[in-house]
Amino acid sequence: MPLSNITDPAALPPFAVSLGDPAGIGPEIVAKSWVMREARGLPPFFAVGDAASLRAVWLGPIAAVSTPEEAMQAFGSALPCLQVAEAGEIVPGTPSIDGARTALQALEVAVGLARTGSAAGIVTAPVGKEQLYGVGFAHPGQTEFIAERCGVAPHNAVMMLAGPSLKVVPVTIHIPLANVSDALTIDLIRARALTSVKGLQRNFGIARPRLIVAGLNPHAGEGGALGREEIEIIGPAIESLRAEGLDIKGPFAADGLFHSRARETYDAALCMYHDQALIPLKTLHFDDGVNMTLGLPIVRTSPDHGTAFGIAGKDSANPGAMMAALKMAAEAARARIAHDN
Ligand SMILES: NC(=O)C1=CN([C@@H]2O[C@H](COP(=O)(O)OP(=O)(O)OC[C@H]3O[C@@H](n4cnc5c(N)ncnc54)[C@H](O)[C@@H]3O)[C@@H](O)[C@H]2O)C=CC1
Ligand SMILES: NCC(=O)COP(=O)(O)O
Repeated sequence: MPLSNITDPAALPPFAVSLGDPAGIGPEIVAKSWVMREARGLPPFFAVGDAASLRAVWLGPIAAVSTPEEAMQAFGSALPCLQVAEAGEIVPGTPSIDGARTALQALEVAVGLARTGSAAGIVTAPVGKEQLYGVGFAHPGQTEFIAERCGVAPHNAVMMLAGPSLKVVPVTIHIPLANVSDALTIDLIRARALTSVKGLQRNFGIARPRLIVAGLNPHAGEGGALGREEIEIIGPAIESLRAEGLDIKGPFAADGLFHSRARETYDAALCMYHDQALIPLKTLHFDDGVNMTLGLPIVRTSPDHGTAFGIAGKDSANPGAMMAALKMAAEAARARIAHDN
């Protein structure tokens, strides 16, 4: 049943968790999350990927399942795993082409299950982007791939990074810093802001979200002396959105937006480029930060970190962000039911 037809949160199916790169820390943090499922109140979930990547790093019980219904039954006693293409020899910390193909297939299957409503949503473990590009992946990241599979235009799929004390939205995402200025347009900022507002309402139950917008340049351009993007692009975008009734302020100097008193004044900060958004978020919430895609018909979250190939297979990966991603996915699914009914 599609999620939009579910009115009782207790009727939600399990979440599909794509395992990401088999040689990264994805399998380990998913297995550790399963171990912590009761202590942390995690929703039922099942892994989608190569079960061998779990076995390579974990001795716990794994149940091979072929449907989310089977996964729901198995979840209490074993980590359910829906097998996709085998990744060949798995050496934690050493990514391979076969592993990248498996990661991509796992993502594809997980998205399909969420789109049909068989899964309550997807939680994606990290992929190695360089490795994915090597197998012909033509999207900058998982966000854009999932958006395409859901029939959503890339500018309407919004990457939001969220932790308990901060939510940030990078307006431009995976592009070279040198291209940021050219990529910033009034239309793009407007699209990100409008989707952010709807996403905060629908996934977080915030009735009237307060947005704040960072400038691109030092001191937000210093009246044009340090750059004109604030005057010609960011400012006009904010003015037009405010005229439509949004609670949105800026552009402000980015360096003053993230201290604790400033964070109390907004629900989400729109940032002009990837690191402007992710540095404060990861500084505050590396171990419980979540990447959520807004603007999709399905719930999608992910831990805020990457594959951490350097520590894969060493049993030192912290599952905190993965557990936060699972919890946030469940809260978002419940919030959507409340919002839509
Ligand atoms: N959502 C996704 O699929 C993401 C994928 N990536 C990919 O991950 C790969 C590596 O990226 P990096 O920039 O090195 O970032 P990274 O997050 O993988 O690693 C950065 C540092 O944090 C540590 N770390 C990361 N997660 C940890 C955890 N759960 N517990 C303990 N330590 C942890 C790593 O060991 C490393 O020292 C790249 O291929 C990148 O494309 C990066 C970010 C997100
Ligand atoms: N730095 C965030 C990131 O890389 C997440 O990208 P995505 O693969 O979730 O689109």
